[in-house]
Amino acid sequence: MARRMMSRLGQWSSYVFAVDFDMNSDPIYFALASKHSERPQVFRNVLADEICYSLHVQSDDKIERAKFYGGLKNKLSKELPPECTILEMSTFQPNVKDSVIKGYFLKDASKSSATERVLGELLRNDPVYVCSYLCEGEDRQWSQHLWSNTEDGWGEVLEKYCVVPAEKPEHHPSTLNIINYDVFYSFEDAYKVLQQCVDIIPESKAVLELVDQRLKSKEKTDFPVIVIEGLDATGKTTLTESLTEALGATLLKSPPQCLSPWRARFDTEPPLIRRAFYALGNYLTAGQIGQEARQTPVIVDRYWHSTAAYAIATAVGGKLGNLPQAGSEVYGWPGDLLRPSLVLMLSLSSQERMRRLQVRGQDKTMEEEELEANHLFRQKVEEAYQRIEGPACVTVDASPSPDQVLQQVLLLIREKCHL
Ligand SMILES: Nc1ncnc2c1ncn2[C@@H]1O[C@H](COP(=O)(O)OP(=O)(O)OP(=O)(O)O)[C@@H](O)[C@H]1O
Ligand SMILES: Nc1ccn([C@@H]2O[C@H](COP(=O)(O)O)[C@@H](O)[C@H]2O)c(=O)n1
Repeated sequence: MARRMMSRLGQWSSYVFAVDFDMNSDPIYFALASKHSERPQVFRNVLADEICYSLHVQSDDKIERAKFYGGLKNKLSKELPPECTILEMSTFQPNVKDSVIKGYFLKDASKSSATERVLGELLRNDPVYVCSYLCEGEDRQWSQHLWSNTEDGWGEVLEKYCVVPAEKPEHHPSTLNIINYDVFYSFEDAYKVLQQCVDIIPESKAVLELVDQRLKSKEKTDFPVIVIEGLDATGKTTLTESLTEALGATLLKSPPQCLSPWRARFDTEPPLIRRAFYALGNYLTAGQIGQEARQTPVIVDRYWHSTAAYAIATAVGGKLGNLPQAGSEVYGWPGDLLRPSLVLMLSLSSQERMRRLQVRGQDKTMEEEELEANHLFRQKVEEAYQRIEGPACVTVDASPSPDQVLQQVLLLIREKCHL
């Protein structure tokens, strides 16, 4: 967003700010105005005497914005005093797609000059907008000051606005920028992201070369294609292996083996780039499926449902209820991606899943708090899985023994795919 826009209330007034003070509650929504409203003070139960700031990335380039935003959190966590709380913040036009500008809101109880020093350095060197928030006057109302950046860091206050309460929008702000930021609905859209990364992530070139050589798949396959989905440790590997043997099928995975050398690298990237990598992985796997399904049934360990469900669940902040409603376009299948014959999602209680993870020797050291946060995340992944369409997934109870799960799944395959 251009600086001009930020400094003119006429245009800026259509934007709402959302700060996530508590993951389990709605964000606090506020807007900017030329005078204070009669309504109760915006930050009434969440701020006391703290000094507050907000930061927004100032760039029209999507990749630059994503890279800088991801790195900014680490930089702030490392450099700010520990008494400074970093909260996620979005600035957006209510219910307008692609209107979100992500930022951070800082609640600074440190009473030290360290915060101003860090922010001054950011203002001097980096593409950020910095605002400070003050609670003033007898009626203790909040104002926002937008700072200019000069070579010395903090320049002057460009604009001063009154902070006024705003209505809760119909759609949670984190749902507005999912398309083409977190989930890609065509090969071309995902490909473009990696193309734009070639200079900053040299590994992108190798991935694009592989993708350029991918096999093209027909819309219809000769043999059935069965995808097995589910959270980690629900038994996908165990089931896909036994199914492959029982059906004389071919086993494939998404992302495919040929992307393994670069997966860890792309896992460190911000969602925009990481998700584009996984999206391209599905097109590579689709090419392999098309080839193999000429001769045998094909079993696939994770595919589009995993890519979309994890991306949506990660992008959507807070409660389960913040997910886009069932039937939303974000749950649609990409028009150019091979559709499987059947998608089965293995479902397990979180206790049994944790037990299996522990038997496997992972996740033993999770803190209570992290577990709770992960619980919410897992609920969102499962719900997103169930809302994805074209084909929708069929839920399978994965709690019985491996052989019972296999028999149950074989019955379903015979019924739905006539195998
Ligand atoms: N039906 C089952 N009953 C009990 N234990 C099972 C069952 N299926 C798999 N397991 C065990 O649970 C653990 C996780 O299984 P598996 O590796 O197949 O899951 P996964 O979904 O492929 O996991 P990930 O996605 O993390 O790779 C393994 O130790 C496996 O032996
Ligand atoms: N088709 C896929 C497959 C995986 N992902 C992402 O990978 C993570 C889970 O993979 P595991 O190998 O650890 O089971 C998860 O974070 C997914 O986001 C994907 O996006 N698409």
